[in-house]
Amino acid sequence: MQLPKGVNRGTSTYGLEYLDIEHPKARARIFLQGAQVTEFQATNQPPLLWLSPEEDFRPAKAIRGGVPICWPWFGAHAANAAAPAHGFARTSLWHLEGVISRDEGVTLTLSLPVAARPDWPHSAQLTLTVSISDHLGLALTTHNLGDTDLVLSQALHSYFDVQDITQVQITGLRGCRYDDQLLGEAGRGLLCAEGPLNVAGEVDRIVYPRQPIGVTTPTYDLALTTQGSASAVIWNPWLDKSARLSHFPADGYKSMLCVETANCGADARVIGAGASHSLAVEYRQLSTGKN
Ligand SMILES: O=P(O)(O)OC[C@H]1O[C@H](O)[C@H](O)[C@@H](O)[C@@H]1O
Repeated sequence: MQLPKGVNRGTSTYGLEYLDIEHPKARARIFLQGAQVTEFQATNQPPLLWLSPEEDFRPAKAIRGGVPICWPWFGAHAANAAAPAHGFARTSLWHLEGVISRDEGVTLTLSLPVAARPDWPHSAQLTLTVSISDHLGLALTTHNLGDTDLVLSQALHSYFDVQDITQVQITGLRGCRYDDQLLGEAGRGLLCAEGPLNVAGEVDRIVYPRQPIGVTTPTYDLALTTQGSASAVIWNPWLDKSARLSHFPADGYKSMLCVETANCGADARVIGAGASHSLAVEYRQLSTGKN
């Protein structure tokens, strides 16, 4: 495929192919494995995404950072402990369908045809549209190609570069329900406190927000606009869990925060035979000019 000006192919040391996008509005990098955006920086804004400095981009290994796509299940497989955490889309090789560059930005379309497999007896077509502009947009569509319903849980597992987690506030959660994944069954259906959420220890929550979520960092305020989602995951591993994660530095938790646009927990979806569902998000930064 002939790529437009400003879009170039590259390959990691271990052979993973990526696309680098340079546009007057923003720059970005996207790996074909997992259709994973690993870098995004709008012109005149700080970098949006956290990417582990220990990541070495190997075939069939999940990339730690950017926006992994968790699909077709979020977290552990419901019945099969040997199945990969967060599904297999993030370690599958996607196809680049098209790249369009305009004055407003660059739009990429990637696809993943999925055939039935032992841990997922369905067939589906996945399409991801990535919009690189003064903001980053992702839209993931699942088309059920089979003749039975499929149950889908998924997330756009965005890691944000928040520079200093102690100065971060998460807004938009006032009064909403959440499942505290650290408490198991006992943590289901809790009520978020009034006011913004600060992170001062390990947090792993599925929240069911009733308004848009925002993230305040030392250098930018981030607004998330979502479609097709009634859940989000808020995650920071903090000190102890950091040591157990692959490709994650011991102090990595200090500068990252995941706020994942999702269909998970009570928001998992049933996609009928022949039907489609789209999960979409836009991340818009507003510089605070504080630093
Ligand atoms: O290590 P991973 O498989 O990438 O998962 C990283 C994290 O993803 C989500 O945020 C989950 O809620 C966490 O429980 C999990 O630890």
